[in-house]
Amino acid sequence: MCYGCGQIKASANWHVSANVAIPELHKRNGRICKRSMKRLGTETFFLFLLSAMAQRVPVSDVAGGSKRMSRVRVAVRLRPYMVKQDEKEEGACVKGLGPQNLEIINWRNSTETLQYQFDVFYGEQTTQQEVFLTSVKPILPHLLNGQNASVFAYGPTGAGKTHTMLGSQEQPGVIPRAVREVFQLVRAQETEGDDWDYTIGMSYLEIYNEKVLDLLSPSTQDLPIREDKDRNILIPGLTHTRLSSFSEFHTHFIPASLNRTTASTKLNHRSSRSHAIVLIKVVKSQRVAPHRQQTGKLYLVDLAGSEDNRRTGNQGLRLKESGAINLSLFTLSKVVDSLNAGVGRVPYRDSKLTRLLQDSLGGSAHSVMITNIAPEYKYYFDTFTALNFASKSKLIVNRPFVRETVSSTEPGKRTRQEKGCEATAEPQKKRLKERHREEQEAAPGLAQLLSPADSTVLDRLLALEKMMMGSPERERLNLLKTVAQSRREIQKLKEKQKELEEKALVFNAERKEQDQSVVTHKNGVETQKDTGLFRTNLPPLHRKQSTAAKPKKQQAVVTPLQVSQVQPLQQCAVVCKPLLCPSNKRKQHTKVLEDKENMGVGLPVTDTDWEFRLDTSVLEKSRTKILQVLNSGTLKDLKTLQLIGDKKAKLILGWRAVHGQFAQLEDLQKMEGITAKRFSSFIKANILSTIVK
Ligand SMILES: Nc1ncnc2c1ncn2[C@@H]1O[C@H](COP(=O)(O)OP(=O)(O)OP(=O)(O)O)[C@@H](O)[C@H]1O
Repeated sequence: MCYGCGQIKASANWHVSANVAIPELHKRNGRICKRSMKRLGTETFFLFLLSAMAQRVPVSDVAGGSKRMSRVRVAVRLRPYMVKQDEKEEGACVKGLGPQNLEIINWRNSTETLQYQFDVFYGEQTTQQEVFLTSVKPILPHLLNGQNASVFAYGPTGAGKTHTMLGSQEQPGVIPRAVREVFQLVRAQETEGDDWDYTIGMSYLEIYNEKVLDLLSPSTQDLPIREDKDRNILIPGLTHTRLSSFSEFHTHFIPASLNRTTASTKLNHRSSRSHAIVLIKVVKSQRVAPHRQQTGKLYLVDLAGSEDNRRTGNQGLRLKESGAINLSLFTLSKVVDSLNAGVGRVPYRDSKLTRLLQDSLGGSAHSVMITNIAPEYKYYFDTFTALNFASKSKLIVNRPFVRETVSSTEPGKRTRQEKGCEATAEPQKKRLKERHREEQEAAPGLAQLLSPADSTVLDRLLALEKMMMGSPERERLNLLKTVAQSRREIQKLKEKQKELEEKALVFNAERKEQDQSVVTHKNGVETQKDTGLFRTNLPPLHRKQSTAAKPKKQQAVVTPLQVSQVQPLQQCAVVCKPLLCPSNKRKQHTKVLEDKENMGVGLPVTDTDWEFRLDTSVLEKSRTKILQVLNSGTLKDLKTLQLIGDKKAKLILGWRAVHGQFAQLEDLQKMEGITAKRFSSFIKANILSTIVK
């Protein structure tokens, strides 16, 4: 029976998770039963979706079914474990399970793992040769048939993208191997003696701070990106060098690679600060009429790594670069979401990177994505994000087609495509601008979606998960609004609490002064030490009885109590303390007053002090009441608790569904995102508020 809606299991249209904490859920039209969300609570539901994402078996390669479709092939490569990257000696958090599978610790519950399946998984021992032979070589022959192909390395900074794509002299990576293979394929065709001529050329560019820069003819000029009427992406002004041999490629490629912007960060001493794209163009021209011409392009892309600036230690220019890198990678993620959701408008134009990769994702290229990951724990969240991105990318289907023109010109003369697209781009300018504007309006910026640097890990993950799940834009915005609303509420409550504490402080100080003046007026022999402190701790009734002050003076003392009635902390301190243990409490109170005076305003000496000033029975009663709400409250009830907004309330419901009731209030700290500090604020705010009630 479906856990969400109670429907009886009938067909295969079900999701059964391997995760024991996740019940069976019913699926309708490929979507998971909506009621599950309500029943499971947000946390478990997310867990469920992640496990669904992680364990989804890839659909059979559509390329086999239809010649016109080719699914993006996704490989994951795990870099060898590096001791120097693991200062805390925590070991690895990722483990390979087989040629296609791997698992990673579940951040929500360290006793569980999340398992993923990809087209191929390359373990730490995999050689450059193996990666090339199994993932890249098979797509290269398409280039000679006028089709496009692309290989791109994705992953967090320091995970091995440049190693995979560029490699080193001893271990050359995908780029040199692929170019050599293209030359070999062409040579093989030429020796077969077909009636085609082949030319091979290269361009090399980097996208640095959202600028397209030519690496073969370095300059600071930002090159424009254009699209012709056949949706070919072109970059007018970009150097295109004709190559006659592989060694010629080398002579251009090596010095140009040194032009690429790299810098040292905390996570990688030679970190790529830009996305680098090598473009190899194979033009195949028929020698005889009708002089057909086919053009195949190979994009070899080494993406810059996603960066968490709290760990990279980036500042100044590095921070700006990082912002541009993260923004373009975020747009890449949005593009993948849109493609998976099948929405008409895909935001390719939101970044230069996606604009250039337009053909590789949802376009006409045969694409391979190599996701590089690092095993060390400090990369955990980056790895988790990269795996989810890879997981959703494997659902993208491209539609390769042959780019062929029948040229009226003799072979060897340049076609319009080879010359660039200035002529064709102009009429489309207006349309493109409009589309660009529409897309920008529809899509929220990174700043809106990703929490700022001070956001909690939980917020960040929830936001990421939401993005990973390819949710529609509106749903995503709603979540963000809810999160923003909860933050505002928490902020307001904090301010209110602070304000009340300030008032109480002023009140105490005033009353102390007044007490002194009352006593002095009544009995000039009594010292300040004997009377002031003790009297300050007495409830108004005691004071009235014991001092028998004149009505005028009494009024002066009693009036501020109107303040203390709305200030439970101070009211309780006044009522309970002298009755419990006068001498100790007196010392404590002196300290509180001194500290408050020193600080001017604010909290008591420590955040736990307030508890000692309450009567134990009152404290216990309040705690029981809060525990009751936590264990049996509905979403609405939970939201009546202080510092619990919609999101936290849902997390609590999720927790209850998985783990049962909270044995004690302290168990709240077992939930993700509830730190000891947050817990103590929660307890304080709620106990005080139950006392007021
Ligand atoms: N498969 C591997 N085998 C051996 N060493 C590797 C492997 N992958 C990566 N490395 C090493 O790890 C370090 C970081 O790798 P690399 O510079 O390729 O990361 P990156 O993902 O390109 O980082 P960034 O995004 O910051 O440029 C390098 O010293 C590299 O030699």
